Amino acid sequence: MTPFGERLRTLVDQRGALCAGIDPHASLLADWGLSDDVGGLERFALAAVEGLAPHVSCIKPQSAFFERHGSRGIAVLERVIAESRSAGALVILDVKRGDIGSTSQAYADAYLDPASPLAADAITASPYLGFGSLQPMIDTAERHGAGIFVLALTSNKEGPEVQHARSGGGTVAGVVLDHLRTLNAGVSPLGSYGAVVGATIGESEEDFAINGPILVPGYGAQGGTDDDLDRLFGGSGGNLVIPSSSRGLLAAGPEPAALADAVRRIQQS
Ligand SMILES: O=c1ccn([C@@H]2O[C@H](COP(=O)(O)O)[C@@H](O)[C@H]2O)c(=O)[nH]1
Repeated sequence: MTPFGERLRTLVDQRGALCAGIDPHASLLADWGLSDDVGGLERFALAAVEGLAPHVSCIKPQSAFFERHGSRGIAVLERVIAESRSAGALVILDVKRGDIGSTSQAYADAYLDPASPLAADAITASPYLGFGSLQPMIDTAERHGAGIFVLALTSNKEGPEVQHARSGGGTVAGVVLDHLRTLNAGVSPLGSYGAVVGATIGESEEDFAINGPILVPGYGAQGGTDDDLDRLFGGSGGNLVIPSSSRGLLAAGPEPAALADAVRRIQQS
C-alpha cells in the first residue's frame, strides 16, 4: 500500500486540504429532523457522506457519536468508513486512542489493519501514556501504509495544563513534535505521522515543521479561522496543514447538495 503521507499529498493536490468531520451530535440530528436513535444516526451519517466525501480529501468521523448508539452505531461507523473511501476520500477515524503497549497493539489491529471492518486510513492517538506506548500503532501503520495523528496541542482550553508543561528544555507538546519530526525524517513527499494542533491555541512558539501533516480541528464552530491558520502555520514550510470542520459544515445539512456547497464555500475562501 502506498504510504498514507504520499496518498494524502496527492489527494490534497486534487481536492484541497479541507477535512470534513462527521460528528452526529444529538442536537444536529434534531436540527435535521431526525430522531436520536440508530435509524436517525444512519440517515444523518450517510447523507453527510454523500454530500461531503466526494468533495474533500479527508473525512473524519468522530467515533464517540457512533459508540453512544452501541453495536448498531458501530455498524453505521463501518459503513461511513467504507462509503467515504468508495467516494475517494481518506478516512481519519477520530478515536484518540492511547494505552500500555500491549493494548495499543489491539487498537492498532482494530483500526489500522485492513483485515478489520473498522480499518481506516489513519487514526488520532494520544501520546500521554508516553510517546513510546504508541510504538505498536506506528509499527502497524508502517506495515499497512496507514497514518497516525498524534495529539500535540489540542483545541480545548484545558489542554495547556499538560501540553505546555516543561519537559527537558521545552514543552511536553514540543517533545511530541520532536518525536514526529524524527519519525518523518527523510520521507518524501510527506511523512505519515501527523500532529493534531487546534486552530484555537492562540500564539505558539513551537516548531511545527515535522515533514508530516498537521490536522487542525477547532476550525469553524470552535472559532478558528483562516487567519489563525496563516498565523500559526504560514511559516512552517514542508508541512501539509489540514483544517478540519465538523459542526460548521454539518449545520448546512440535511441536503447533500447543501453540504457540498458549504465545502465549496470554504474551499474558495
Ligand atoms: O484538539 C482537538 C482534537 C480533536 N477535536 C475533535 O474535532 C472535532 C471538532 O468538531 P467541531 O464541530 O468542528 O468543533 C470533534 O470531533 C472533536 O472531538 C477537537 O475539537 N480538538
